[in-house]
Amino acid sequence: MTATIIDGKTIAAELRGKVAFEVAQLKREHGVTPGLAVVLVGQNAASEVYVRSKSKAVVEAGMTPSDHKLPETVSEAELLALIDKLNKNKAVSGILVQLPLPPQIDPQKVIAAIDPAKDVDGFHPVNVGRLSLGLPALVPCTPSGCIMLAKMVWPSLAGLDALVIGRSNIVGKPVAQLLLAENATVTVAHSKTKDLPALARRADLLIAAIGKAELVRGDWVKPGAIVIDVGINRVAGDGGKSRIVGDVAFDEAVKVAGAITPVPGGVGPMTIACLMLNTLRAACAQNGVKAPRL
Ligand SMILES: Nc1nc(=O)c2c([nH]1)NC[C@@H]1CN(c3ccc(C(=O)N[C@@H](CCC(=O)O)C(=O)O)cc3)C=[N+]21
Repeated sequence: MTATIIDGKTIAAELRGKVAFEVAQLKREHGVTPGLAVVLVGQNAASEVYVRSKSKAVVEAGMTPSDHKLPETVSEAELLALIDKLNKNKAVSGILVQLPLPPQIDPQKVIAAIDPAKDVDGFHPVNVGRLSLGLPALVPCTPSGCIMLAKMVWPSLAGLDALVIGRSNIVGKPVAQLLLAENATVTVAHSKTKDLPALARRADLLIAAIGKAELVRGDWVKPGAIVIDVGINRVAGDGGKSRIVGDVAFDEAVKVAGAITPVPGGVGPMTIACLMLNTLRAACAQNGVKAPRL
């Protein structure tokens, strides 16, 4: 038996299509066009690729992009001044400051400066707190995408033994909160966890978000489990070219799992689609419009 491959690319395209439909309606009925501001500090080839694909998705969804490129040497004060301007700009529904930031800038200070209502990354302490309290919040995009992909193959996660490998503020912790909200039984593993392979073999749902290329081997996977691979690791490929692999050894895991996401074409595209959804939701909330159920 070989696993169902969860096609994140197609599922993300469908979600972006639904967002575009709702954006058109929001414009028609309320005269509101959502806008997303993306702030990129410095020149990082990978970050520039992400920022470009975000802007493209924003335009395709009928929303207004505004890209802000700041030099690597920009001061924290200058970045905070830009955020203040974006917070006050009514045409800007969502603000995303691309991470990581250069060392002279404290990312927590920057995140805390974003208006929580415009925090489409869901990284502001207000949104983090609201998520953990089970209150409506802007939820981080990659974690939302993981849950949506898992539910495509297993609509109720209630009672599943879920293992999250990785405890970052960006993925591990928020995805654990979302899994709890889905009534899964959640374990969060990390670099100090004892006997990770044995723990992994007990998981009905395994979410790998540690950023270590192909750490999760085929024999770590419980037969029939759902495997969601958040990793994006660039490794040396054939002929001196680099290629992208996940945190899961796909070729091994696909033989054991019930369903698995590929890299690329899994969680990554869902991250962008969920960012579009968050921007739409933020625009609705800022304009007193009931957000669509998507
Ligand atoms: N404030 C902030 N928010 C973020 O959400 C954020 C960030 N900073 N910093 C960088 C990471 C990375 N990230 C990705 C988004 C989409 C893909 C994506 O679409 N990947 C495709 C293509 C991969 C490729 O070919 O490069 C895929 O997996 O199929 C990947 C990675 C968002 N991030």
